[in-house]
Amino acid sequence: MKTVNPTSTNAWKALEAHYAEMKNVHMNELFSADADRAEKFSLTFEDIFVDFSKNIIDEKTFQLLLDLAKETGVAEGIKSMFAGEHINQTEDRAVYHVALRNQSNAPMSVDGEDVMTEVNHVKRQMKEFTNKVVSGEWKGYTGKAITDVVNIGIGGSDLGPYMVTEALKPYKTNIDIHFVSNVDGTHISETLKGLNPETTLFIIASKTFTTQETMTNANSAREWFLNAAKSENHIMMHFVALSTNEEKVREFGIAPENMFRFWDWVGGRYSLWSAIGLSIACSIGYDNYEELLEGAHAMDNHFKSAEFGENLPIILAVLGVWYNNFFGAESHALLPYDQYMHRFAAYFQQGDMESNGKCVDRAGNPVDYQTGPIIWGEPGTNGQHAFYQLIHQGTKLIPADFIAPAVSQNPIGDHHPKLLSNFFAQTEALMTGKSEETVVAEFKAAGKSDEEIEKLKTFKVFEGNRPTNSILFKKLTPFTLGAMIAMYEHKIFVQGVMWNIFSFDQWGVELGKQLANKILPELQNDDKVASHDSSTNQLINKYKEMR
Ligand SMILES: O=P(O)(O)OC[C@H]1O[C@@H](O)[C@H](O)[C@@H](O)[C@@H]1O
Repeated sequence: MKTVNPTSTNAWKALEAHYAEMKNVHMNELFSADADRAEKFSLTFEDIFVDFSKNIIDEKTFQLLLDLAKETGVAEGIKSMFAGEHINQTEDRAVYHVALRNQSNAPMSVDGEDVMTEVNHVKRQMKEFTNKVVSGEWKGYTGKAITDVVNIGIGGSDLGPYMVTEALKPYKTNIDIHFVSNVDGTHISETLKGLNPETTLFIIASKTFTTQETMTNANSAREWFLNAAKSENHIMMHFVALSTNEEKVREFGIAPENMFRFWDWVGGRYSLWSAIGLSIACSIGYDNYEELLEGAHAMDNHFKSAEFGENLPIILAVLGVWYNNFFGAESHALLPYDQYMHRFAAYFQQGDMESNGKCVDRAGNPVDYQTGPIIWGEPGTNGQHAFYQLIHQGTKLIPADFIAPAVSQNPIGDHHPKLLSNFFAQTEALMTGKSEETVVAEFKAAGKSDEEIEKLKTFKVFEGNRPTNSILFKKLTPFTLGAMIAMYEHKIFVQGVMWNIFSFDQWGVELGKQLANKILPELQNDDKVASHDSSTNQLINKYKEMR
């Protein structure tokens, strides 16, 4: 992939000049000036409708942003990814999660070798296993069917499956699914309470099979199981592994036939499409898991082929760049108006921040512009009663994606119209705001005195002009969810290309791990430590005193 400093492009320079024109423009003016604006800045993909008209852009902005994507090599980047090139250069790996959901089965190769045979082999293995577990054919050591599956993993080996199984609960099979990620003993202890070793199956999900948290939890699960089952021969009925590391899986005592493989070209945070999705398949059934892949595949095809101006991931990406690099926005909120999507923002915190939280460009030089934003969010309407104050009236610009289904999976009473009325009202309020004149008129109508009005009016003014994307979809089906996840994945990729950074490594997580490995033995005795800085020494010694 070519290395282009985005700030050196013509489009960037033009955008800087254009920003000076746009920074004081109010979206209200843009809407008044163009009756077709909403339609012009909206797109439909399958059952997903995206309205991005409530952004501080005009046609020129949009064009310049797309030009920036072109000049920074987004088209070449997309080609390189789909061609299986080693675009994860610092780890010398391809980035090929798109092959995992290549439902068309057209050949896809890495290093000259078609990967589809292996991909399909593992998928068949997953299907067979899932069907056996769900149907009750897979038996535990006392001959009973499995009722509970516990996925033990962290980061990419947890967040995706957890988010998806929560989002797709209406499709749940008879299997109850649990997730253990934190090395805090509370997580596994609380999860195992109430589970029966005879009917519980553990999925140990770890790309490397060396991750401290996962291996610690896996060993505790093994101990808990053996405490009841007594014989190690029973492990094979209750433990399976999802990994790229066959040797470590064997060392742990999991039989090769109980291992579901994936490959180094699957990034951890892009791995729910691989064997890491086994917990999803057990939770929603294999056919629904395939539907999830179908949705992602459809989005891949759209991403590969749609013109930049009609390409959802590219549009979301360039809008993000506009606020991040020109307006100085530091964060981006994901606000699903769907309780089932309550882990969506948490999932994309890893997806986005681990991918684009980088300060060195692809040539190895420090960047002198902003890269990945802080991603955060909670489901609506809870967020409204918590942090929306700051979005409406704070000093920070927070672009936000509002995401909601038109059809609820739980259509009781008027809950859903109420939920969606909030979605529509919030995006409207964030854009239009409330002028001083309106505030004064409202006060007058309520009979307030001039003195009172003078005292209070500024507090009640809303500037508005807060940008939002509205993502409205028909229903939260596996297909639609798959498409939306892929849409955001590709958005992140496009932004990484535009910022000229490597989005598929994560060296920033290593230092803390290294130091923790050094500190752990120091915690295993009562000696005072003096080998760190004075604050760290003090904390460790305090801990030893307090424990
Ligand atoms: O699947 P593994 O190898 O246990 O790794 C889990 C996680 O480990 C973290 O250290 C990485 O930052 C994540 O990207 C990764 O998903």
